[in-house]
Amino acid sequence: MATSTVMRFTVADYVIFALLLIFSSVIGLFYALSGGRQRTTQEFLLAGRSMTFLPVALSLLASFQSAVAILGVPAEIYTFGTEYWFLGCSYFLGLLIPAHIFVPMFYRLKITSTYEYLELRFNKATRLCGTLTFIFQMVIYMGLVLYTPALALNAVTGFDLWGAVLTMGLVCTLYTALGGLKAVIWTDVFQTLVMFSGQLAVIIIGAKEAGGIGEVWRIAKNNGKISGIDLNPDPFERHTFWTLSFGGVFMMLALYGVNQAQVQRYLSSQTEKQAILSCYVVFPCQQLVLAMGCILGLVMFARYGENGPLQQGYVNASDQMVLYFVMDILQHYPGLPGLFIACLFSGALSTISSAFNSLAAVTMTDLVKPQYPHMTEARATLISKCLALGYGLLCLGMAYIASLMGPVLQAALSIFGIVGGPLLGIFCLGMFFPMANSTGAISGLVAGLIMAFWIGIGGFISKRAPLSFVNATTIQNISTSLTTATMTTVNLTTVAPSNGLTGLKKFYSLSYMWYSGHNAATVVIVGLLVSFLTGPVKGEDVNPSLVFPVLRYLLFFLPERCKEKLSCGVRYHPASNEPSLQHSLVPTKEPNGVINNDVTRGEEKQKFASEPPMEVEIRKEDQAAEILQETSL
Ligand SMILES: CC(C)(CO)[C@@H](O)C(=O)NCCC(=O)O
Ligand code: NA
Repeated sequence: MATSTVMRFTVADYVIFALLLIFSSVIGLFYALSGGRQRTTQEFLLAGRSMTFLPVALSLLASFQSAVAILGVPAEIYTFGTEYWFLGCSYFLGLLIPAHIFVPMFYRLKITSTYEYLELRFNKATRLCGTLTFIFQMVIYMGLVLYTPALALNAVTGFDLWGAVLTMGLVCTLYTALGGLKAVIWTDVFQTLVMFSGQLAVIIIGAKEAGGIGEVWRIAKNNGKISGIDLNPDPFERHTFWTLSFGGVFMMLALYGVNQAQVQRYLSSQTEKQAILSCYVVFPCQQLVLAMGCILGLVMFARYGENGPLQQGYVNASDQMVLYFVMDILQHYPGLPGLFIACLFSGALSTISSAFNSLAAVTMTDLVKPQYPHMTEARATLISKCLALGYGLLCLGMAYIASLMGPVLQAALSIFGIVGGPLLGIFCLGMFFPMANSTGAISGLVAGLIMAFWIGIGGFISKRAPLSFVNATTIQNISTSLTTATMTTVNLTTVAPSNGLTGLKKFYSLSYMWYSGHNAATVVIVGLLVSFLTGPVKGEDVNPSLVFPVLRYLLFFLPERCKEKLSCGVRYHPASNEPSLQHSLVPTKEPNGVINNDVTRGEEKQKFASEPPMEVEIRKEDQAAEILQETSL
C-alpha cells in the first residue's frame, strides 16, 4: 500500500471536522451572550462558582488528556507491551488524596488562584515564584499539545502543518476569550464525548478487521506484548509496577491536586461536595480512557505485528503510527477518518482552552491585580480576555520548540514531573509542615527546580546521544563486546545496577515516572532544612486553615492528648478527628477577588497570639457558643 493512495479525506471527513470547530465556537458565543455575559472576573475565571459535578468531572478529565495521550499511549503499548497500563493503579491514591486534602483546603479558602494560598501561608515573593513556575510549565506543555496532532496529520495526510496549528490556536483562543470558564467546561464536555467516540470507532473497526477482540489479545499474548507485573523496585527502571503505580501518584497529585487548571474547576463547583464528587467521577472515566488507549495499541499490533508502519518506513516517528493505522483501516468508511481527526483536535482544544483560561486566571490574580488593586471590574475582565488571547499567540510560537522533544507522551509526563513536581513540593511543604517558613519555601522551590532540570536535561541528553549518533548494530556490537569483557574480568559486576551505569549516568537514568516524587521531595527536604536554620514558624502562629494535620489524620485512634503533641503546636479544632476548617479564620476578600492581605493577616496573627489556651477547653464544651463567638468577629 502506497502512502499517497491510502491517505485521502472525503467530503464527509471535512464536514465532521468542521462541525467540531463550529460547534465549539458556538458554545463560546453562547456563554459570551448569556448568563452574566462574562462581565465579571468571577464569571470569566470561575464560571460564577455555579457548576455541578458531571461537567466538572469530564472537564477535569479533558484538561490533561490531549492528542499526546491519544497518539502516545497506543504507540507505547505497541512498542513496549502493556506494562504502561499499570499507571491505572496510581489513579486510586492520585485522585483520593486531592479529593480529601487539596480540594477541601482550596475550596474553603475561596481563592481564585492556587498561588494565593502560597501568599497566605508564606509571603508575596513565594506566591510570585509559584506563579512564574506555573506559567512556564503550561506554556511549554501547550506547545507540545498543539504541535503533536498537527505534525501527525501533516506526516500522514499531507495536511498543512502550520495551517492545523493556526486553526486550533485561533478557534480555541476565540471561544476561550469570549465565553470564559463556562464555555471552556462545556466545550470540554462535548470534546470529551468526541474523543471517546473517535477512539471507540477505531477500536471496534480495528478489532473487527483483526478477527475480534479475543484474537487481538491472543496475537498480543503470543508475541509477548501482555506484560506481567514487574515488581523490580529499582527506580531507575523506566517502567515497572512501582514506578508507574507509585511514582505515578505524585504525578497525579501535581496535576489533580495543585495544578491551577484543575483547582480552578474544583473552585467553580457549586459546593465542596460537588467538587469532591467530581474527583470520584473522574476516576472511572480516567480508567476507561487509559484502557481505550492500551487496547488501541494492541489492536494496532494485531494488524501489523512487529513489522509496523514505523519499521516499514511509512512514518518517521512512533507518534504518527496511530494516525497511519487509522487512515489505513478506515479508508472504506467515509466520515470516520474525519471523526478521528476531530477526536485528536478535541483532545488538543480541550487542553489548550483549559491552559489559556488558567493562565489568564493566574496572570490576572497574581501578577496584575496586586499591582493595580483599584482596577474596575470591567477593565479587569477585558484584561483577562486579552491575556487569554496573548497566551494563545505565545503558544503558537512554543509549538516550534515542541518539535525538538522526542516521543511526546514521555515528554509531556516529564514536563509534569520536572516543573509540576517542584510546585507540588512547595504546596506540600506549606500544608503538611507547619514549621516551614517563607525563606525555606523559596529556597526549596529553587533547589527543586535546579534538581529537576539537572536530572531532566541530563536524562534527555544521555538517553539520546548514543541513539542519534551511532546506529543500532554498532550499539549491539559494543554492548556484546562490553558484556564479554566484563564477564571475563569481574564476575561481581553482574549484580551491579540493572543497566550497568554508574555515577552521574546512573543518576540521570532515574525513571521519568519518579520525577514528580523526587523533585517534590527535594523541595520539602531543602525547605525544611532552611526553615530550621533560619528560624522555624511556631505552631501557634500558623493559621490552622492553611495546614493539614497528616499525623492526626492517620493516627486518628490515638487519645486527644497524644494527638495534641503531634500537632506541632497548631491549634486545630480539638473536638473532631477530621479537623474542620469551617470555623477557622478564612481571609476576607473584596468582591473583585483581591485578598485584603495586609489587614486580615495582621489581625489573624494577633488573634491567634492573644487567644488564651483556655478557650480551647471552652470550645469543646460549648459548640454553640463557639460558633457565636466566631461569627461575631
Ligand atoms: C495525565 C494522565 C496520565 C492522566 O490524566 C493522562 O491523561 C496522560 O497520559 N496525559 C498525557 C499528556 C497529554 O495527553 O497531553
Ligand atoms: Na484535552
